Amino acid sequence: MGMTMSEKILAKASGQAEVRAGDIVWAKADVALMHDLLGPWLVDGAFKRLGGKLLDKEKVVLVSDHCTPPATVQQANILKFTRDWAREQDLPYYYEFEGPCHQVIVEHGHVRPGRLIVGTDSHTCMAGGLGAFATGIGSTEMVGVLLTGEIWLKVPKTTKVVWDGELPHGVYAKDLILRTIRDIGHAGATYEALEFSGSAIASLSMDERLVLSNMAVEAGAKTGLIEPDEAVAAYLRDRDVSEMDWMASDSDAVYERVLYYDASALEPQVACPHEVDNVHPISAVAGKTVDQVYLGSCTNGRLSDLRIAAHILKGKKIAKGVRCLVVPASQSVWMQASKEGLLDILAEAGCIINMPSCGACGGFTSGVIGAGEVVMSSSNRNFRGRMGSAAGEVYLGSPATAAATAIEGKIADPRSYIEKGGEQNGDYSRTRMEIR
Ligand SMILES: CC(C)[C@H](C(=O)O)[C@@H](O)C(=O)O
Ligand code: SF4
Repeated sequence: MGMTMSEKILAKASGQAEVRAGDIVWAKADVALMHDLLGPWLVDGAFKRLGGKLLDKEKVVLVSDHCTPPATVQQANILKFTRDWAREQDLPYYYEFEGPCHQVIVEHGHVRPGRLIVGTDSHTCMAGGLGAFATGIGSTEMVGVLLTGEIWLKVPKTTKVVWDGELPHGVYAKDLILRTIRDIGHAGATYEALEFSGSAIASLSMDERLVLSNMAVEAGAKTGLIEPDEAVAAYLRDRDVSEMDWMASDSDAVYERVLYYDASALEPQVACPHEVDNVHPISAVAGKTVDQVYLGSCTNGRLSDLRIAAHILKGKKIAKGVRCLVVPASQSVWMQASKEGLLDILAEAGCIINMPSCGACGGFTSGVIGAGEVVMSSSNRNFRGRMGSAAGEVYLGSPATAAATAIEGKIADPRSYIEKGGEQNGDYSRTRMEIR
């Protein structure tokens, strides 16, 4: 009987030839990720009481992203504490003001196929887009990982999600994952691994694969993985990483269930307040007036997202009365977007470009919403109060849907905008997209 990717990675991490779903294992983490809000600030007390000695600082990655730039004195204090801790522990990998931690660790080559990555943030699962087993853990659990390098985990069952066929024009990974979560439900995959496969998945760019794994936790999943391929190897080679442990599920691996979808039949999807599984096709929600559009986050603030938005907004103006916040997912995304002229296009359309941060996404710093305000967001969560007031409403959609919504001031179907844009090769949705 074969093993799934998750089983193989956890077998390796726990030094065993074979593990099965349901087994409890003690596994060695390859990366221990923390951020400012749920990192040293919370961890330090217990860490020091238990000896305060990092087992292996090379495995610790610390990112200040949630309190950046600080909007309150308390956030500034957390940020200072985090920076001081990085210095005190002599951490080789401390990043601040670079963007949300999940994007930063991918860009800096910490995420590799076959690795076990644990982090004090629920979207740590994003790293599974490169074939790692990555999962969010509590800050208390992190104390154990820092001191011993190990963590106990129950090997999850796996639900395989197969998307075959070609995504239609104007339909993206975000639409695909929202549709999947609608079916599975926001707690329907609790403590499972989601394994995404099929021809539609294989044709996705790295930027888009990360959207799927990022949102696995929105179905309750422990992790979300995609089998690594040449696209992953090329992405890592660009970051001078050659060491990779390829793990793929065996053909006779045992799955809890397998869901099959036809990508070619998909239309843009929108998650309505206040749950990520409250998903409807764009046709059912188009026309809803919005106050703010948020294009950013570790889910959908990457280069391909900004390219799509710039393509749609080029030469146009956002609707009067709408704020459109654009937040590149990292400093390097910002720089590349700037080189390509994307930020100028977006600013000329009336967008406000914020620095890479979690600030607006989680209602932490700049970009919070007031009572009665409605947002179209490219991020991953629309819980009540997520972006500020509990009396506000957050809708989730793709970056293209966000950009079209900014133009109309109402939730809008992006497909007509992309067609009107004068496409050259019929494919603005994938890696080949060029906007200039
Ligand atoms: C702050 C933290 C609790 C949180 C998470 O763990 O996901 C945040 O990053 C989010 O996206 O809601
Ligand atoms: S989901 Fe938002 S708040 Fe959470 S890590 Fe990503 S960007 Fe930050």
